[in-house]
Amino acid sequence: MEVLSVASEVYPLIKTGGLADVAGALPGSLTSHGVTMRTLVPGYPSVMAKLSGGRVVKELGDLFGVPGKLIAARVEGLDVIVIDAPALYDRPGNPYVSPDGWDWPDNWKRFAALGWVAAELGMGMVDGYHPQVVHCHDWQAGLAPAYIKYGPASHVKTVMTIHNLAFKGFFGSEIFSQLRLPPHAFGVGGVEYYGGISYLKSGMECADYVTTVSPNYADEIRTPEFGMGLEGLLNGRADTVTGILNGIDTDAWDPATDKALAKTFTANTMQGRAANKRAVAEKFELDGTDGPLFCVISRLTDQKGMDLLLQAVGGLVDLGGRLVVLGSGEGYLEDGFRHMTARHPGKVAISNGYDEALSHLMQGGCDAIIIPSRFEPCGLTQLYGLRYGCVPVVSRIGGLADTVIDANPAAIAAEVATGIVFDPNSAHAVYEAIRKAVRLYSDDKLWKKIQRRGMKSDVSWETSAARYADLYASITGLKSNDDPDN
Ligand SMILES: Nc1ncnc2c1ncn2[C@@H]1O[C@H](COP(=O)(O)OP(=O)(O)O[C@H]2O[C@H](CO)[C@@H](O)[C@H](O)[C@H]2O)[C@@H](O)[C@H]1O
Repeated sequence: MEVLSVASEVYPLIKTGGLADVAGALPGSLTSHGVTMRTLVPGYPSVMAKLSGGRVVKELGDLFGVPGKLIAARVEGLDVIVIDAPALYDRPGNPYVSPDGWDWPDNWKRFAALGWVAAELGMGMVDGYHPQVVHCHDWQAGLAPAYIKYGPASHVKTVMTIHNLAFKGFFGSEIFSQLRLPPHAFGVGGVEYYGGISYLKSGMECADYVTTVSPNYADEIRTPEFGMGLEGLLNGRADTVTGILNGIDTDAWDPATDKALAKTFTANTMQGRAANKRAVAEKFELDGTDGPLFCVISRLTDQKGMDLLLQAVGGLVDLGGRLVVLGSGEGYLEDGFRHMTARHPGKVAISNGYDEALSHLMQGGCDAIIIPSRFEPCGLTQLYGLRYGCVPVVSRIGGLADTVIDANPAAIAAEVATGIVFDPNSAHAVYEAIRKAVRLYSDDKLWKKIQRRGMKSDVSWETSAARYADLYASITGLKSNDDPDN
């Protein structure tokens, strides 16, 4: 079975968030299930820089008014097809915004091109390459199912995966005439959304199957509270919507071998964590290493509940805890954490920006990671936390609720607790969860048991890769190992 994965970011070529981790790990985990997955990704500067020895498989004379070509290559263990179109993708900044933080005004075109190329590849644009499934991730890939639905008859099937329903890829209707879609595609059953165009809704409407990244979030988004206006669509096709839990790349995230750690460790040699805790304290210029050290590794946004945490920081410090924050995002939240740093020097510190290696060190050295999200399709940092003995303190929401078992008396007695899960999601509940963590931490034996259990829990892709393989098999009517060309 050949599957084309379509993603605007894929680790380790380009990453701004969790989507890249998933797009990067899925192909490798599917191999043993008889699925060959190639990934289509735009040729941003960081992608082009890593590309060597690729071969041009198609010249694209007119890619929405600009020239481009498709380069197939094997890079960093991934089979990729890169859209080399400098006029669209050769820009500074991250994939979506300019260095000064504004969305690129032609994002509609940059990601229409991604969807269009994906659809054309699915429909046989390159000789000898005939994927049976085009698997689209998030709004940036959302037009591909529409191009396939409204294109020439074809057998290729489509899956749309929602990693974040909040980002809809919404543009004004004036772009429609340039999208290369027939007039009737601008309708409720197509790309139209509240008078404009939503690339995500388009994918959710036109794909053969819709998935999201945890079972709990798949249920939540069918309700008005979490559906963000798309619950009607999801309920209307409920028998073709499912939640498949994310896993993590257990090779890239392995505390026994991780080069970003000051000292590697396993569930049986957890004393090694102390050296990492010292390294984190040094890096963030904290006073000493006593007491529980909490961390945050996140976009600093309302989604992630960072405003709630800010209100609990004073309490965290009063309880004898310290907090290190790695992330950037909304200005008022960055300012808020900087203000807390000034107020509690040596006890609270923030590193603004993106630092993959530091995120590994923090997971390997901090005692707990706080994730007070308002909604969370799956969440990966709690999975990294489990794997690294950094106990997750999470809101009872989305995939966080699916992956962390709260240390309540029954779970402690049954020896199944792996973290702290709180609700409702309020500043007070965040504070209470921190208080509970501090209390549990003071019982060294119990805390270590919780850490060790987390480290031993299965956060790999194994189970979920099998579910994706089954899904591809069921929508195509093929078994994973079948290749209709042979
Ligand atoms: N400043 C920083 N420096 C270094 N690394 C940083 C960082 N800030 C964040 N990261 C990393 O970026 C990733 C974030 O992944 P998440 O799943 O937590 O959230 P995100 O909202 O991006 O993903 C969306 O897609 C994923 C994948 O499906 C879902 O799990 C999630 O719920 C959904 O919101 C993690 O690998 C984390 O370590």
